[in-house]
Amino acid sequence: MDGCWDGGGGGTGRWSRQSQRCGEGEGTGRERKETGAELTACAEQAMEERGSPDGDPARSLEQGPEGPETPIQVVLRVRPMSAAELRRGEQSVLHCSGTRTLQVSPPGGGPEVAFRFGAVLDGARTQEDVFRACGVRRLGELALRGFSCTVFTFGQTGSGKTYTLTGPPPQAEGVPVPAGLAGIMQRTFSWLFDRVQHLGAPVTLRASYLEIYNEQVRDLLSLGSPRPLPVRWSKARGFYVEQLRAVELGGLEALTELLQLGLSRRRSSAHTLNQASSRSHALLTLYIGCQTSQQMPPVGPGEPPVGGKLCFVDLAGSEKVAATGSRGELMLEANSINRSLLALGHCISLLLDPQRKQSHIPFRDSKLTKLLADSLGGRGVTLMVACVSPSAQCLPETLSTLRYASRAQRVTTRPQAPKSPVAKQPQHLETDVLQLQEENRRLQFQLDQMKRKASGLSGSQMAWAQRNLYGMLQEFMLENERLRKEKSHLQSSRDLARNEQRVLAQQVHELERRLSACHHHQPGLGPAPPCPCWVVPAPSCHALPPLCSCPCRHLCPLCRAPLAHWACPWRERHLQQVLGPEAPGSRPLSARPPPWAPPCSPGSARCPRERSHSDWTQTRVLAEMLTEEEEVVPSAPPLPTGPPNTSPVLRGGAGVQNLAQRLEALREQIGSSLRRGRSQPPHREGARSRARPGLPAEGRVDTRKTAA
Ligand SMILES: Nc1ncnc2c1ncn2[C@@H]1O[C@H](COP(=O)(O)OP(=O)(O)OP(=O)(O)O)[C@@H](O)[C@H]1O
Repeated sequence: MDGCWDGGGGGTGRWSRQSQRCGEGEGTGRERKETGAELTACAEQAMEERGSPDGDPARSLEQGPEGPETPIQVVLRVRPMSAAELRRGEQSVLHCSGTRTLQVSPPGGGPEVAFRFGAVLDGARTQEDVFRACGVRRLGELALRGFSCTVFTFGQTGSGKTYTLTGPPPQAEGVPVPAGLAGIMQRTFSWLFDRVQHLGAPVTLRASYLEIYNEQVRDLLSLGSPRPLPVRWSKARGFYVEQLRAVELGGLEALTELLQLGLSRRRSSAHTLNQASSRSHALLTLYIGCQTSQQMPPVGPGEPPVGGKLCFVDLAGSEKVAATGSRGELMLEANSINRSLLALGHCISLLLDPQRKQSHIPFRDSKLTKLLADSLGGRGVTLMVACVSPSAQCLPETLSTLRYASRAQRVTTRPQAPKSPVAKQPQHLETDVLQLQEENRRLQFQLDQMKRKASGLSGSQMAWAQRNLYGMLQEFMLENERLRKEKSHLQSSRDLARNEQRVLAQQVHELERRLSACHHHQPGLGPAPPCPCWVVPAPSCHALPPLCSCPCRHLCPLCRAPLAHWACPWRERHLQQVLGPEAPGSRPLSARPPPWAPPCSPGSARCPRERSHSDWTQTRVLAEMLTEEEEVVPSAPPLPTGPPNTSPVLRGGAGVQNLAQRLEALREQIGSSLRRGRSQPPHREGARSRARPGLPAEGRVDTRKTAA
């Protein structure tokens, strides 16, 4: 069954089963015998129909700041059978049917396959035919108007790429290629210089020539021996080769010499399929500048040069190492070539997918794709010349090239000429806006894709997504906020409790003072023991150790300082009342040593039992409660363990509660004391005079305090 692969001129490629007649209404090449001149005319006409440069060069490309989408133009060239192939008796399996269709007839009578391209040129076409059919003059015109144009050849090793671009290899060094065999490049140079002469405006031409050999960029025009150059990227220039030499051209001769120099320096080797096989990809670029004052404002540092570009790329041929018999260095070169061509093919495939085109094209995968990025997916105008061998032995590689070329002609670019920064400032802004809109559209598209992906997540994937970092961060923020509130709540509770505690302590203090005064006046209780400030040196009077834990602690009648517990005659009674039945009241407190006294030695007769920890603790209880402030430790707030509405418990809460109880007890004492006190006249003087005889002779009295 026959079929036709229609890459389409800007449309999508499709497989058609029309067989024999592929769109042009023409018969196959076998049915019609056309002369070379007719074919050439047809090819040119076909190119013109597709927006050929030989018609109106800028007809479709200068419609706006961002030109319309333009497909890569593809021309197919079938070289004639080589002498070696004819010697081996190999069959030709390719036939041109019409000017745009190639018919592939597999050996052994398999189904025929047809491919359509912008132009198809068989082995009988001359170099001039090819030049004209490719419409390179149109590209030249566009380059003169500031567009960036690229011509590149592609195909299997030995398929005629270098021949198509530069003609056959020179017979000897310095011997130029005969004019009739000159390739597209020499013909374009001639045409361009001729065109420039007739322009009537000064035009500057510069040229650079580089090769990518084993993934290294080398300057073929370098003054010394070529060394690897870095490929950089900038927003203004895209990918470019740093320190690449661009030679200013005085005339056609200089350019021809420069081409010969580069060709002679380019790496090539012999293998089974080609005696002069190029081992590198070569890029010769012509920079065209029109130097009228309006068109060519001075270029500032970092700005891309204003002007057109015409770039010729001779790709190294893809090769099957088994077929070429490459070993050692040749094999390494072949691997590097194949890798970079694979990267190029991958980019082309992705560029075909409108969705992928908006996202990421891996141009950075190789030096070749970096340097062709603008030609393939950017703003350049691009022509691809696919070269094939007609031999049946090369059929697999030929089919691969044909498919590659079919895909390539569906890739589109948006050609745009660089604008003069002076003359076109408003348009420059307009371009910026358009670029931003484009970026916005691309980002929106990516966002939509992400949303689509997210909506397609399975349950477990969704659960994972919920547990991801973002979710955790949100949880932490909520937890943090909750803890902050809880901390502030705890702090205010603590402050309230402290205030309450302070007020209660003051009340206790006052009540104790009043209670103590009442006891002084009660008959039957006997005189109060002497104030220690009477019996100890004055400085010790106010340096008394912890206060009596008895809540009825009384004051020194002289200095009004609180008396220590041993001096309190009612301690035991009140201690029981306040501390409970377990209070140490087994022996009179007055008989006990003061709490700050050194502990008596164990076993001593005067020490009935060792002072226990609880003695110390209970003796100090009230004093501590009155003097110390309970503190809320500001640690990280633990999660509340109680019921949800339980208010947080302060460490000081129990203390306050005790204090309140004791205060209540004190109030009761005060009440009863007052009731009893009302019936008893005060004996203050007597108490004092009774105390004085107990004073030791050498006892000193703090006269200041007495006076007070
Ligand atoms: N159209 C043609 N007419 C006559 N000879 C040709 C034609 N095309 C190619 N040749 C010859 O075929 C041989 C291989 O061509 P060429 O070196 O151009 O192939 P290539 O594709 O560049 O190979 P490689 O990728 O290995 O460099 C050369 O000797 C060349 O002169």
